[in-house]
Amino acid sequence: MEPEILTTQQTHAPVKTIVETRAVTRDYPSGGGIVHALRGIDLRVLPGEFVALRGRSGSGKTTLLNILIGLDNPTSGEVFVLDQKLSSMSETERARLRRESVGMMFQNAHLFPSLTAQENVEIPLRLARVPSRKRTEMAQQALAHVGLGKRAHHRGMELSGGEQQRVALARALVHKPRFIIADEPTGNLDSLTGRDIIHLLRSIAHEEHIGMLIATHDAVLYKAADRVLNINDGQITEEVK
Ligand SMILES: Nc1ncnc2c1ncn2[C@@H]1O[C@H](COP(=O)(O)OP(=O)(O)OP(=O)(O)O)[C@@H](O)[C@H]1O
Repeated sequence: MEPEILTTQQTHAPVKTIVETRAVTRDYPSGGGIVHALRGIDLRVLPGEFVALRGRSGSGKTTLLNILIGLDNPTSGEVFVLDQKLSSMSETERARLRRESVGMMFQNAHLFPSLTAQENVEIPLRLARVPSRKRTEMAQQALAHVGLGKRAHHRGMELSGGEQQRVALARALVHKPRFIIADEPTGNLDSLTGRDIIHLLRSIAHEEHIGMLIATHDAVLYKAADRVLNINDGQITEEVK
């Protein structure tokens, strides 16, 4: 049977926006008071846009990213992912949307060190019960896409930091997501390797019409981004480039 991941409308139907928020707030109760972590966020990422999110520690980045992928709920306001209103979806539907349409990257590649690059990339496909032959083919394609076709059988622990982050990118891309969210993907890399990853992310966003939102402190990434959003004390302003 064809796996669900390859057959849904959700994965392939054209969409107007990858992610959109309307007047999103998030309050946390804290020490008898309330922290207003997000204070009326309106943002939009379109297909193929490579957008940087810049903000100091405590500005609300993690809170926002979690809300955008439906791992947390806003206190008020609405979030739409691929034109679908998250608040109208069940937990199961949100989990499916994440599994099928969202790819994630972090500061650390989080590879299994004793598994090969290929095996690491196959993990999301295993979770989606993609049959073995198809899994191998999709993982090989994703690794080739990030320039690591020849490293497929190297174990995580045998790869450099930049190669590990490329494997993490291949793993984020392997199920052909529409939306990639990344939190400091170049934070642990030297500047040259970081630059490579940034240009790779950017060209993939543009070529494959994937919307990318990258939380970062990396000035090279601000330069490469189509747009830079500044988040400060739970509010967003767009930088004029
Ligand atoms: N579970 C929570 N309970 C109470 N306050 C919280 C909670 N999570 C976050 N906050 C507060 O909300 C604000 C935003 O936090 P958030 O983690 O989103 O910031 P950030 O920009 O991701 O910071 P960093 O870059 O350090 O990860 C901060 O003032 C933080 O202390």
